[in-house]
Amino acid sequence: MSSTLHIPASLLQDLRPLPGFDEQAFVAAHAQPAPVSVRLHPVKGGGIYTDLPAIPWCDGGRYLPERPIFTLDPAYHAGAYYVQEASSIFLHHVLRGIIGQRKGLRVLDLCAAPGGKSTLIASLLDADGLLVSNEVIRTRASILEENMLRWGYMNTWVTSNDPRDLGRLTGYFDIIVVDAPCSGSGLWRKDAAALNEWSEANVQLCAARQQRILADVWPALKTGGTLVYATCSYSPQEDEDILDHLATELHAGTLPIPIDASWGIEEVVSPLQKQTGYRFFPHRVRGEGFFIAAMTKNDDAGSLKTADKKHTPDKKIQQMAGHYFGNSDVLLLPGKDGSYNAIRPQHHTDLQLLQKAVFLRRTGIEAGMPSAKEWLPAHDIALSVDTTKDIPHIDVSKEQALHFLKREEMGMADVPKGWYIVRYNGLGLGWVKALGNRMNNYLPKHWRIRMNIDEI
Ligand SMILES: C[S@@+](CC[C@H](N)C(=O)[O-])C[C@H]1O[C@@H](n2cnc3c(N)ncnc32)[C@H](O)[C@@H]1O
Repeated sequence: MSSTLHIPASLLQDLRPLPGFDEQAFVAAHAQPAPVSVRLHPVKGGGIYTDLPAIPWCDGGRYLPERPIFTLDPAYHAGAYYVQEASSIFLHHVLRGIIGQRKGLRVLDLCAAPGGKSTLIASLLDADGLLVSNEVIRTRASILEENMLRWGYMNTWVTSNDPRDLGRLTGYFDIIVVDAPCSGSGLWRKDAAALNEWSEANVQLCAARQQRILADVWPALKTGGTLVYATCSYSPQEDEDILDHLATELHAGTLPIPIDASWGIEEVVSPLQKQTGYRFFPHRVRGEGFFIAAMTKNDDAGSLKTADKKHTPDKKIQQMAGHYFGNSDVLLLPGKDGSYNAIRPQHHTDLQLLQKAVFLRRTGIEAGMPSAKEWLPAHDIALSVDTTKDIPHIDVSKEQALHFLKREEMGMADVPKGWYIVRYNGLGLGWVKALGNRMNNYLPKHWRIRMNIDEI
């Protein structure tokens, strides 16, 4: 149970005029713990948390009665769900409306780490679509990369660039999501320490940075394309005022998002340009503070010219690793340190175009590399949803799965020699190589769980 948080008076003053704001209820909500919620993976998440209450704006969203130790759940490590705050999962509802049946969209998640929104977006795109998940801070980009690997889609790539670099991709993206760095007041129930860092001056700094980020990336959005802007701040300076700025400076116009009155989400209008946004207050919704709006680009964006230099696939490599993908539509391209990455052939032009403008950290699924005797499969293959189900595997119990995840002996005898994916409840966790008398564990060292598992 959280103790009451002392909400700064100047923030309360800013919030008083807003529709749906009830000071007493808002303060009281801050004495309650934040609800725990997850979003299920549409392919891997079947059968998990089925009996739990759904989050009304996302069919795969679930409220949990309390916070379990996720580290001790092998399904979590397999990417069966993403632990995500319920209000922010509203992006699913927003994008489902915008994407509809459209195929082959190019989507940018500009401020993507640790990957909550990116894993959500990945679940909504078809195989022709492409998601570029960007995170400017390198250390955070590696966490993003790990989470995207775990989610397992070939058409989600990771970049680590300043928004200005992505802005060079003139008129390339159909949708850009900016989940902006903000003053973070909406998350105080989850992170009380952040309250001590809050100040009016920081709100102003954040607002200026948000305007800069949006202006920098704006050229990359197509004419008629959609910008989705979100923050976890309550401050109107970072929310409604930014919509005014987008309408005034960049001539964008908001798209209405249909909402159900029972959800408790507040539709708000910006003071100057009357642009529509959606606010989440913790006394009205079962979730944290959040703000979101979708805006259309009306100006002429121009577009990039792309000359596709045809790539002749390396037949030997395609033969050695193509079978992991059922030999279906996949292009294996040289990556880092002798390894190969699998991408969809239809994304080869995108690769050439992106390579010119940004630093690509991850393109598709890492497939592994050839050695003198055999193909050494990469960890990604075990977690991907784009690989074939026919890869040799070993099904393990929860206890064995946890030993595997600790890189310990699983206590399995008589496994014929060869490479196997270790599976828990049908979900891949990583690779082992059986050598007759022992097994080598190929879980990457930094994925190893360090927690004591003796008490499970
Ligand atoms: C609210 S968080 C993103 C959360 C993420 N979208 C998710 O759902 O998991 C904002 C992100 O913006 C990044 N960021 C910070 N400064 C930035 C800047 N100047 N330009 C772009 N991104 C920035 C932060 O490192 C952080 O990862």
